[in-house]
Amino acid sequence: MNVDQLRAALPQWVEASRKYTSEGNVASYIPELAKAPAHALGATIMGRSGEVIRAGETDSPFTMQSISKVFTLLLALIDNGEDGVFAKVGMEPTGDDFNSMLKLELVEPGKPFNPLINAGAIAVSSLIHGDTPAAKTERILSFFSETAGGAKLTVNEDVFRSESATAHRNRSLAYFLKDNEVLGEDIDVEDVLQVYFKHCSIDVTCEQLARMALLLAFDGTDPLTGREVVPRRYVQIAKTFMIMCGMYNASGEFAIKVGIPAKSGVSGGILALVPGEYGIGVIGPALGSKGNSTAGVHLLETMSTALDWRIF
Ligand SMILES: NC(=O)CC[C@H](N)C(=O)O
Repeated sequence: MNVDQLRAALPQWVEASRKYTSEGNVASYIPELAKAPAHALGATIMGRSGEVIRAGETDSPFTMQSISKVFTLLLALIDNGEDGVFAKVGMEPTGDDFNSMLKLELVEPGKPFNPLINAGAIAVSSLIHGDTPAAKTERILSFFSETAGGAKLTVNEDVFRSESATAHRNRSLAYFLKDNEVLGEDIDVEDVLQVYFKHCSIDVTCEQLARMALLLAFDGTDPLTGREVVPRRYVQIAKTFMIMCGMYNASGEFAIKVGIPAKSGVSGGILALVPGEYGIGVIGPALGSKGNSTAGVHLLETMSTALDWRIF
């Protein structure tokens, strides 16, 4: 299938996948997210010259939520190197829910298993350089904007406040990390949480997500400018985590059925990439029991099957 055929097929695939929105529910544990349209579905695919193929509801921004964890991981690697990051988070999938605290208590030394579960991403937030939470957030925003090809990304303050006011479980995780000394003595738990909630609340469109994914598809060197934005090794680490745990504890099924690196968020967004070819941004706010967009996953499976995208 060539690009013109893909352009012609995408609207039909989106409409065929839309019915799977009825199998999911919009996240409501962050009250502001509950306002999202339950039956929306949209996808943007971007190629190496920035050409865009899109279908469905791709225009409204949505918050990155857990998708942001991939990019804070990259920034933490840039700031601290591999040893610095892996001193605080592990390299293994958990098989537990993304916000589980089970293993923080059960498995010594109480280090989060990986940077894409909430506990791991909170630990990663503490590694971002900057003197204050505001300075760290500014650095995150400017780095994310750079990965999005210079788009000016901002924090959705309503979603930030909504999450911050209701994040009892994330607070528990963070205090557990403090007690386990993953967050050191000099680190203020509320400061770290503020950085974490802010980066989860960064607004993006499908096209911006596709642009960010395109950078990963080209190993950190922007195919539109030829500039290295992230060292290849760090992108390699991020993509490995995306395959192992990017879709939470449905990552195995996703790897078998769809077979490309991806990361989802509870807003219903999914960032996915086809190495050396495409960056993809999908939004479908209705989530299945494991926290992934039901229609979004179905749409990606359809595309991957038709275009033979599976990397394995
Ligand atoms: N899975 C997600 O997208 C989780 C992100 C969300 N901000 C949370 O911490 O719960």
